[in-house]
Amino acid sequence: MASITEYYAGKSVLITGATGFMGKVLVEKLLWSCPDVKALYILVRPKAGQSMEQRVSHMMKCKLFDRVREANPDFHKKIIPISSELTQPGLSISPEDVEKLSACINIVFHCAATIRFDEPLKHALQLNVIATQELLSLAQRMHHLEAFIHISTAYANCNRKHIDEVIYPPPVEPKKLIESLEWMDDGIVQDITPRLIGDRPNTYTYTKALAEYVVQQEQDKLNIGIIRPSIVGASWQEPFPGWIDNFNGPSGVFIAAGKGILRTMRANNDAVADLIPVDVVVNLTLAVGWYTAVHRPKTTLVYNCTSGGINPFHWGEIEHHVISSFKRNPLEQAFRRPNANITSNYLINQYWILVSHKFPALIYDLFLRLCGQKPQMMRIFNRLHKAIGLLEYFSSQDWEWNSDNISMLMTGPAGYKGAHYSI
Ligand SMILES: CCCCCCCCCCCCCCCCCC(=O)SCCNC(=O)CCNC(=O)[C@H](O)C(C)(C)COP(=O)(O)OP(=O)(O)OC[C@H]1O[C@@H](n2cnc3c(N)ncnc32)[C@H](O)[C@@H]1OP(=O)(O)O
Ligand SMILES: NC(=O)C1=CN([C@@H]2O[C@H](COP(=O)(O)OP(=O)(O)OC[C@H]3O[C@@H](n4cnc5c(N)ncnc54)[C@H](OP(=O)(O)O)[C@@H]3O)[C@@H](O)[C@H]2O)C=CC1
Repeated sequence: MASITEYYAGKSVLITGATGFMGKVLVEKLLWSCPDVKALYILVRPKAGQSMEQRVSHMMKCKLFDRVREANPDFHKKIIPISSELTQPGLSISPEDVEKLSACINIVFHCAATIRFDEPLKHALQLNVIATQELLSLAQRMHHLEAFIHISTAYANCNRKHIDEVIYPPPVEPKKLIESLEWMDDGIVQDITPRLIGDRPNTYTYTKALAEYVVQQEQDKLNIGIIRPSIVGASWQEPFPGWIDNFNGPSGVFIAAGKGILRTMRANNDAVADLIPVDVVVNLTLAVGWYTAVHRPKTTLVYNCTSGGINPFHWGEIEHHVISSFKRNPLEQAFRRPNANITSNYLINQYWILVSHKFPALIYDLFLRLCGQKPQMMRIFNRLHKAIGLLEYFSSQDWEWNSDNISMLMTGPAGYKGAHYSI
């Protein structure tokens, strides 16, 4: 049986979301560990005044690609950008590109999504569900497709306490929801969103749950694997320890604490902080691609890519490590000396927000005004409070994820022993 590296040799891979946090690490790891991969087709849109080509060339200059660049200065030749705006009909891929992709792609990794917790429902639905449907239709036109790997989230079913590696019935039939929202204006959709999402905390988890169902519907036609990472953080080992390029999830909170801005946050000290390094998720993704293509499981397998069941770490411990490491390695231009506490008590948290956030911000802004400068601290705190308000749901409770399929992959007859792809 082909090893993972052998499997990818000569294959053409399609990746969505390759310019994102996880997508970039996936591209790098494929190029590094599977140097004989034939080509990586990446769907990219122009953004922020940069053309698709400019964005890709900028991305390849990133430090993340240093080891690949050193091993093969021509590595960029394997990356083939395809212009695509996923929210447009047909993913706005040109007919020539559709033909090209249909003729050559062997494996699809679908990473693109909106991960914003406050995304309006229509947009979250458009990107996370409708674009996924469109990509599945495109995949069905691919003559040599061996596997379609969808990246979901461990929190797609966060309205449950125990989460198995199965696709749960969707909160609503996606097709019906898409049809109903089509004629509603944004104001009406905003009004009914809380009713629709029900016991889920945001449109992100809601639409990711719908997307899983949409993907599963195609299991008779495609060879599918679904990966559900928990809270994806900085790299553990590869391409070097600690790589991260965003403030999503807890990383923004850590930086705010390191800068001495964040002093208090509501979280449960004893709840498991289910963090998972991005390189572990990417290793699993490549292993699942290989397993799905080579073993062709009869039904869609779901992989809960979580750490809490194996190596639990708690928010209380995180607080200790974050603060002590910023004390040892202080950040430049900190507002105050780092010292943050987490509490599960709402009133205590409100008290400290007043005393340690709002009051110092007020004084500092007054000082700025007196110096003839624009006040800014209160604005920063308001944004921080909005962000942590959206995160508290996840730091205040525990979930239990079953991870039998991951164990099967690592130790079962598949013989995946993790060499070069530690998970
Ligand atoms: C020592 C104490 C230790 C305590 C530990 C406790 C930590 C608990 C954390 C729990 C995390 C749980 C995450 C759950 C993950 C689910 C995983 C996933 O599936 S999917 C992945 C999970 N998905 C996500 O994590 C998405 C979450 N993020 C969002 O939905 C949006 O960014 C937003 C609504 C928070 C702000 O929107 P909006 O106002 O339109 O503006 P922008 O977006 O443009 O950002 C504005 C400013 O805010 C900044 N900033 C951003 N994020 C954070 C942050 N986390 N924090 C702080 N700051 C943050 C940002 O840098 C920027 O600053 P600046 O550059 O202007 O100075
Ligand atoms: N980060 C995390 O903690 C977790 C993430 N996940 C899942 O992992 C996947 C990747 O997440 P992550 O890398 O963190 O997210 P990022 O936000 O970093 O990346 C999202 C990617 O999707 C692309 N994208 C977004 N909108 C469009 C669009 N309209 N057209 C074309 N491309 C678009 C982005 O492209 P562009 O650069 O052009 O914006 C980017 O490449 C997602 O499916 C997410 O749900 C799951 C669990 C946790």
